[in-house]
Amino acid sequence: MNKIYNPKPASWPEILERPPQNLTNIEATVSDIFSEIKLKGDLAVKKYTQLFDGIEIEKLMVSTNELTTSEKEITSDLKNAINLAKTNIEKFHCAQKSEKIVLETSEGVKCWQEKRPIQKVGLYIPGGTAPLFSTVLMLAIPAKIAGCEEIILCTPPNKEGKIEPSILYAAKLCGVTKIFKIGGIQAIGAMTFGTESVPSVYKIFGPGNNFVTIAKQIATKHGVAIDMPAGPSELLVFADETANASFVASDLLSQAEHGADSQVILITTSRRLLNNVEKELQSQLKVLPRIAVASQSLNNSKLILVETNLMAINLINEYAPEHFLIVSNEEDFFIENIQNAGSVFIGSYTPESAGDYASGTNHTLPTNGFAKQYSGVNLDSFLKTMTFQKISEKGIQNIGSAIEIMAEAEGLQAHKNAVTIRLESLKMRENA
Ligand SMILES: NC(=O)c1ccc[n+]([C@@H]2O[C@H](COP(=O)([O-])OP(=O)(O)OC[C@H]3O[C@@H](n4cnc5c(N)ncnc54)[C@H](O)[C@@H]3O)[C@@H](O)[C@H]2O)c1
Ligand SMILES: N[C@H](CO)Cc1c[nH]c[nH+]1
Ligand SMILES: [Zn+2]
Repeated sequence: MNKIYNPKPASWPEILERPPQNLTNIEATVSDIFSEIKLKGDLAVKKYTQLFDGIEIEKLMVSTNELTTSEKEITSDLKNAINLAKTNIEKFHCAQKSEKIVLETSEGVKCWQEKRPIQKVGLYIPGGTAPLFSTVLMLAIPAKIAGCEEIILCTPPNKEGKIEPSILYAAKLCGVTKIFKIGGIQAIGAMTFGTESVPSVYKIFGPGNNFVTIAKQIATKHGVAIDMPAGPSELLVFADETANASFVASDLLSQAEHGADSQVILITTSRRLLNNVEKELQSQLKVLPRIAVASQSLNNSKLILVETNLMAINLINEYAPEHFLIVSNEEDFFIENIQNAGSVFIGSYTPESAGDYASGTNHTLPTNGFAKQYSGVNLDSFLKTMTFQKISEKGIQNIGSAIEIMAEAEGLQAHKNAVTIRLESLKMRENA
């Protein structure tokens, strides 16, 4: 792991760089695959599933029989754990419902704002290196609460052409309408254009590798909305001398094990803590089943010593981590001053894994610095806000002449006329 001591601001951009990613040709590959899916539908989807996932799939949609079997294939302990997580995620996302806003802006001019669900949504569940059934909960639960009518799900098949039972169980439990054995670029293409088997959707959600993330970005050029660019997982921990080094190391490793391209960072004001975390990382890493992935990720990662909390928070806001964990006896300073982070975890007993699974917050979050301008998935991600207005005779008399003057100043006579014609008719009625 790279150790950096008291970096000068001029070196920050280099220090805070994300791991280099080989993105060459991905855009061109996505465009080619998209064109083929648009033209040939299921046939193209099956061709690329064979190519990238190494499996020939006859029926892309998961059958009712497969769904029923999945229920028998998972333990009751796992079912109970999923139920606890579901309850907390539901509670937190239900609490995000907001009231309709109704206002009389001028006498007789009533304006209001209401939310409506996005009718057709597509959820992408990563399945390459680990079957992330927890992501099903994070996406399908708010989609259901929002009232989305069609909730479809795509996830890559394994080498036997099957989907992990836990993904199927969670999908059924959360009310997903159709599930497809499709991963990567071909999944995003199918949900964008629609095929014989897969309905097209209005918005695509979910994390994934670079192929998925770039395909989602290109899907937006074809009229589909996306949640956000959610790529390789990241964690930044700020910890001071009061932190427990073994806890901090366990948190860093929890995100390092996601992928070789994940990045974890410790920023600290304590040299002793930095050295202890480094030792702990080595000993905890040795016994991890995903040691190969986690150690590659640690090569991208950094332990940074800074002189002050102020310097730390400036660095953190510049980096804009997906997850930010604060372990400090001055936690309020960091809570008040954090501007850019996907989700914030506070204190020694708040491991990042809690948010990944069961505390109730959403784990689909902006990575790669996008926390500067994007929010993580939440209930509003599945809703559109619509405005309404109703103007009475009195109302149009109150604001009509302002509209006429403004329309005239913009040179838009027809806009002005739409008001004038009404004001004149009211005047004629009054004079009759
Ligand atoms: N930011 C978040 O909220 C969040 C949450 C969970 C996971 N993640 C991230 O999601 C990612 C999951 O990645 P994954 O790979 O395990 O699963 P994935 O499902 O995203 O990708 C697997 C698919 O990639 C495609 N693919 C593989 N090699 C290809 C190639 N050479 N050309 C074209 N397509 C190819 C295949 O079709 C395969 O089905 C990880 O990076 C993880 O960190 C992020
Ligand atoms: N940490 C991931 C988001 O970056 C989400 C996840 C799913 N399962 C475990 N972790
Ligand atoms: Zn995780």
